Amino acid sequence: MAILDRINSPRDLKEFSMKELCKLADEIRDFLIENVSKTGGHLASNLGVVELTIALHRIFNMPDDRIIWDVGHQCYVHKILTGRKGNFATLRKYGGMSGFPKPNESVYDSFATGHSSTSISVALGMARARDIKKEKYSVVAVIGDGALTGGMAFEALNDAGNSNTDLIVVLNDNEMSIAQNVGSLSGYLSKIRTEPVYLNLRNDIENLLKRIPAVGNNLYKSAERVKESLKYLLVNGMIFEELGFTYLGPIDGHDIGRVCEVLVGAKKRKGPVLIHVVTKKGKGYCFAEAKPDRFHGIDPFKVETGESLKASNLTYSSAFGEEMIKEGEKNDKLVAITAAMPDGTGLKAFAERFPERFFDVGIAEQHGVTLAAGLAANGLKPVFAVYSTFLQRGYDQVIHDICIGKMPVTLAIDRAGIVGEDGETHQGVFDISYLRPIPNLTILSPKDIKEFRMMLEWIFAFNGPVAIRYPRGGDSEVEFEKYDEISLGKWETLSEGKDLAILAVGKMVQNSYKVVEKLGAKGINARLVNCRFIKPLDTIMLNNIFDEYDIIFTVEDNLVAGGFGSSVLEHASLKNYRGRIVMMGYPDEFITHGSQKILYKKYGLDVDGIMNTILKNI
Ligand SMILES: Cc1ncc(C[n+]2csc(CCOP(=O)(O)OP(=O)(O)O)c2C)c(N)n1
Ligand SMILES: CC(=O)[C@@H](O)[C@H](O)COP(=O)(O)O
Ligand SMILES: [Mg+2]
Repeated sequence: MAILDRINSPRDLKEFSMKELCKLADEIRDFLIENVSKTGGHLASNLGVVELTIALHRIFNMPDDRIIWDVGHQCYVHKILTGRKGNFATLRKYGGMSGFPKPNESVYDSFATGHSSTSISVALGMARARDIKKEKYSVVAVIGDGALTGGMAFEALNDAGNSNTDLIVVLNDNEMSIAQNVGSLSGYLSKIRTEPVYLNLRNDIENLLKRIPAVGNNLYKSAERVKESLKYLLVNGMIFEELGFTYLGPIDGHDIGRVCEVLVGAKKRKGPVLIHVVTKKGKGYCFAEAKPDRFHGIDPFKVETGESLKASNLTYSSAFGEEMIKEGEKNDKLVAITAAMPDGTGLKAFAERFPERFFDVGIAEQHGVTLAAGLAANGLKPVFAVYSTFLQRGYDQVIHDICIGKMPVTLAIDRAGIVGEDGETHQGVFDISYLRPIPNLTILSPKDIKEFRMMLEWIFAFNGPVAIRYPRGGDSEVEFEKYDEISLGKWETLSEGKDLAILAVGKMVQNSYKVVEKLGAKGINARLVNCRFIKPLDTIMLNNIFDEYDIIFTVEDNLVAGGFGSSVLEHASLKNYRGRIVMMGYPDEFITHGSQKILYKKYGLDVDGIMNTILKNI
């Protein structure tokens, strides 16, 4: 019988020999490859933490002890070991198992994650609560070297290191973020990896120093000084030591026995401890080892060849990358920024073509925004390509550093709207609501990729803060007949009709276009407006629409609260509009995981849903 099938609870791991645990690691890898090849998901990171996760569950007693997975995309092995092996066929599917830790899914998921660099703050909070309540359990944060580039992680290290709180941080160092990891800390880690001074030596030194008799104040002080100097010379991870952590490592994260040994030692130590574990992203699957970035988050694929089973179509991200290169050739002031997403945002080719004009700042969206402001302040034309959900991290910076000073920064907001399988932590459904109130900011959204390219060209010539939001993936099969020239604050009427008006934004214009055809077949004539500028509104056209129609529908891939429809309502109130405005968008709830198609349907934003809402209301 497979060892994997003999595990009913993570506590069962304590019964197995090291040899059996190694066999278990192999079985888990086969299981992961087999299952993720069918469902898609975050494969490479999980293959890298198989032994580490087994060791954590062998040494700690969950759910009493707490493990917080930073980002959480590497929690699949943890899910397998905590009774959810049978749910993998439903991974990331609507109604199925989430790809991230979810306390409402299992008591073994101590905290929900999804965005990077939060784990040390959470762990410190939990540890402080434990101490105040005089409870006894261990708290462990598992954070990757990529996640460690995020400002929050530094803030938490700074606080935890000074706190004397018992807390373990496991730094999983695989030299990779999604792409190659960046920054000077990453360089420092790689130096430790390549010039390691082993843990045993550290213990020997500590033991030796303890034996120096503490007679007299002066001798004690000298001993302390010697100790500090020796530490500088001989102990790895001095940065962490200086921050107040006991640093243990680097250790081979694929050696279960060794990891267990160090975890046991860490558990006994007082105060904050950081264990530096070195792993290989994609370990055990040759294609993922060779291209860990491609297998970071992967669509279903063929196990034998590693080839993707999804047809590749033109995406907004790839069109963005193409337009950036075209503009980069013409304008040497154009610079591009990413926060650790060169591939996802389509900027990889730009980075290769113009390395001196490309900045990967690590998982540091706040810094990315303000870096862009600085570049703009000194005469460059920065474009920060960032997912809608991650721009939430840089909100204050958009207001404070870009918009107050009217810096000509472009926020290229990818993955706006429903992203699908990543679920509630990643849906890009807030950006219209959080950006719309900011003075001086112009916000656009294209009806399709062709218009997206036109808008980018317009933006490249525009001098001011601008945000353009566009969805994950590509277009549906809608062929528009017209593309008016882009002009600041001007909307585009795509069909004329006297019975009702539909004001649609972004990709929702495509669904609305099909709705207009269907309504026409029923003898209902609708005017469809492509509201290209979310801000400023085309108030001239909107005032006309108020004059001509008794009922107006707004459609957007964003929350209703504070969204585009709300801005139409605000203007209607100003103009004392007497008709009805029906808003379509997402309700006041977090949107779960599932395919974009299913979620559009669920929230009435697919063609049938929009059609039904209109028919119900006229
Ligand atoms: C705030 C934020 N920005 C960007 C991301 C996208 N993202 C998810 S995982 C990841 C890389 C994480 O690297 P690391 O922590 O080293 O984990 P690994 O996959 O290497 O195990 C990035 C950039 C995110 N989840 N959160
Ligand atoms: C875990 C995480 O935050 C990223 O890996 C994210 O899942 C990437 O999303 P895309 O697949 O849309 O690039
Ligand atoms: Mg990493």
